[in-house]
Amino acid sequence: MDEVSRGVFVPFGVSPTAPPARKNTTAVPDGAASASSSTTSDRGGEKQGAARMDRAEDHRERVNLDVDRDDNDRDDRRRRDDEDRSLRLREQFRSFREMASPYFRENRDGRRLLLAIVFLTLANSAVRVFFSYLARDFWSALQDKDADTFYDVMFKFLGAMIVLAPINVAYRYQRQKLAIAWRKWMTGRVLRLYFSNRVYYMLERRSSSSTSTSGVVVDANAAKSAHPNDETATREVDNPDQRISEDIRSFTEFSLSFFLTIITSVIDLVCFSFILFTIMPQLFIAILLFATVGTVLTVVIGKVLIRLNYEALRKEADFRFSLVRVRENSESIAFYAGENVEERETDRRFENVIDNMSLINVAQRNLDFVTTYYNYLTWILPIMVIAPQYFAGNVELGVISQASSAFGHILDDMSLIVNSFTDISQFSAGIARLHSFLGAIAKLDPQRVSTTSLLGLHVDENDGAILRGGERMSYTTPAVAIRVKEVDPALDRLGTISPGSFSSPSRPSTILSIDRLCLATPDNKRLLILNLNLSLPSGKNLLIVGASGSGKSSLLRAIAGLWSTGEGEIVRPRSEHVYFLPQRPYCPPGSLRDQLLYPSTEHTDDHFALTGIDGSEHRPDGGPRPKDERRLYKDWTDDDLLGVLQSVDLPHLAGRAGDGDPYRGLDAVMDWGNTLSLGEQQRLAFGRLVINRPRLVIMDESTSALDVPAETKMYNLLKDLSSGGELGARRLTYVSVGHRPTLLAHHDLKLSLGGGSGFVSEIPSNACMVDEGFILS
Ligand SMILES: Nc1ncnc2c1ncn2[C@@H]1O[C@H](COP(=O)(O)OP(=O)(O)OP(=O)(O)O)[C@@H](O)[C@H]1O
Repeated sequence: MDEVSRGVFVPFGVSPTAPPARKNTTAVPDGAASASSSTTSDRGGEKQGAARMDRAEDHRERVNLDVDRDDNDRDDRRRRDDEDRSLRLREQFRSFREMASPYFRENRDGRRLLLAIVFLTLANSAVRVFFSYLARDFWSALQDKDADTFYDVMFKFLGAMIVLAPINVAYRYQRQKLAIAWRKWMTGRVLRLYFSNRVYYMLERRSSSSTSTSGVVVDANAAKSAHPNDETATREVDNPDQRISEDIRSFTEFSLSFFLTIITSVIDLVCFSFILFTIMPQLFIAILLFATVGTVLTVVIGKVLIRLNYEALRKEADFRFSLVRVRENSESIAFYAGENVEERETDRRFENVIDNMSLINVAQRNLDFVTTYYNYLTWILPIMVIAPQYFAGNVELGVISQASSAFGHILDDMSLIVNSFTDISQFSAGIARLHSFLGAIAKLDPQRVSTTSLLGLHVDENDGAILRGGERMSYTTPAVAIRVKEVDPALDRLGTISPGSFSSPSRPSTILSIDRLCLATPDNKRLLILNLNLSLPSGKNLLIVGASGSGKSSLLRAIAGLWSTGEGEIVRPRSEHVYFLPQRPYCPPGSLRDQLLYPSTEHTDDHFALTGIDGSEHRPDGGPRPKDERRLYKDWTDDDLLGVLQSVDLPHLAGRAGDGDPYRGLDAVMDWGNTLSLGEQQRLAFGRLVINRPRLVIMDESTSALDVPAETKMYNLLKDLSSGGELGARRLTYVSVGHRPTLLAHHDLKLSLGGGSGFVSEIPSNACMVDEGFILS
């Protein structure tokens, strides 16, 4: 049996020490193999260590400090029921098939590679059988002191080794190549599904609104019928980052390894059973009984490891996440002097890890008793059975060697479960985690219906839209939900929407319309807005006011399409023409230039093309990537970008970042979110507006950290864009949420929210705001 394919690879990372595998049976002469047999657990241990190290990857922020223990217990019980189902063997097999088959169904290169590997596996097995005969002749020649036969056998050994080496190397190389290609495809596909239709956002939203430590816990029973946006549509999906980065890798590598192990085992079993049966049928029957008893005992004693390994993955990730969260919120925690709370919470999670590790250790110890006795017995059992025949002179020494080696092979094949139980238990846990993650993604995606396979995706060649059965998918929104209609940006250079969209030439063009909107919180517990109607003409800027908690930001979320619980229709330009500015701008990793350009890109689609396994270029998910609509209207030179910084009152930022050289500063990479003050970040966000040139800007207290002159400057900049002036070739309309009286002067209309209702009024040019109303000054 190939050393890599049996017991060495440790799937799904967290693992106790693997049980001693019987021996390393890489295709070498059998006599030599028995002399140099070694356990694989050491190398398994190394891999486990490496896998644990690998887990020091970053995790995204989730703010969920308070843990309600009662709710957690209830959620835990519910989750366990779910897991029980998903850990059952038949379920496991179905899950495995659903996740493994799409790659080979969709990818011809993958199928070819797999075939080549199966062929090489057969060749490997043939060589092994040949060696078993050579080994027999070798030992018999030694016993008979037959030098001619001895040298003849040695000569054949040398010849066979010349053939064997390339087969072995090619086998390993091709197998790894397939593992890489499969991982690449599967990760690309999952990323595509994860980022489609804001699935990543909905997963996180459930995460932060649930009481789970780092995941989503809701009713799985409701999942089948519920709409994706329904709060009860998913079950636990903790640590999606770990599932994408590690679980997929483990899944593809171990699946391949295990599949080849099974093939090799079956071939071995047939060949060596034949050999052993011809030498001594009693020995063959003894081995059958021995392996059956060993397997049953192992499964009974070790099955608890599957659940514990599942828990280990989750608890390790939770622990690591708590540390990442402290790192990301270090300043806030330091200001609050909240170290004790954080330490307690981190400790609690670490205790969970340790408790689970102790349970695994106990379960592993029990399993080790069985596997260790089992493996010791296999050393003497064949010799004991055959020795009387040898001493009676009925068989030669070479036959003992061959019988013993055949016994070893068969036992290895039949003891697959005994020897790989720890690996298999981790693999099973990983399958359950990955499957539930993909299931949640599918359920949360409004463009996917329940019958769509987990990884199934058909993409329009032209624009990258997701298709099903050749048909363009429409949103499967339920009867009652807020509809966001995105109007095709057939916009002229002055920002009007062309006839036939949602304005007519005779009426002033409308940039945003809201029709009979009723908006509730996602948990459907509070109605925030009732029956709101609004038609915002292009070029008229709107200020939304209202008491704290009245639903101002929620209305913006509904306009963005993030919240859809409620009724009514919102019509707005397509996403690439709308720009949302939150209070705390997001600073992506990268250079100052990246901060300014975000989320547009200077790259063409080719940037995303990756070299395929055959050297050809294709998209990471195997299909064409959707056209990135957010292209820059022109290439921004360094001087242009520095001019933008100047216009948003950040003239020295680039120079500072580049140690005096502003051009170098544009490419300086820093942790911008933690380096710039909030006011600087807000001004930088206005710079992005200049570059991205949206038609509609929606701002949620996005000047809250600026003083009044700076705020005025930013709004003057918007007005310049709004009039299609010097800075903007295309007209822009903006909507702001804010509390400051000074904001009135920068807007034409005011929407007042409160008590569930909202009404629009015109703002007189000489008005100032008092208690979110306004008076004439
Ligand atoms: N994910 C959520 N699930 C349930 N309720 C939520 C959620 N997010 C916000 N809310 C609630 O919805 C209400 C409206 O929130 P929103 O953020 O829109 O208020 P706001 O008017 O913008 O307030 P402020 O002026 O303080 O920013 C609040 O009572 C808030 O607690």
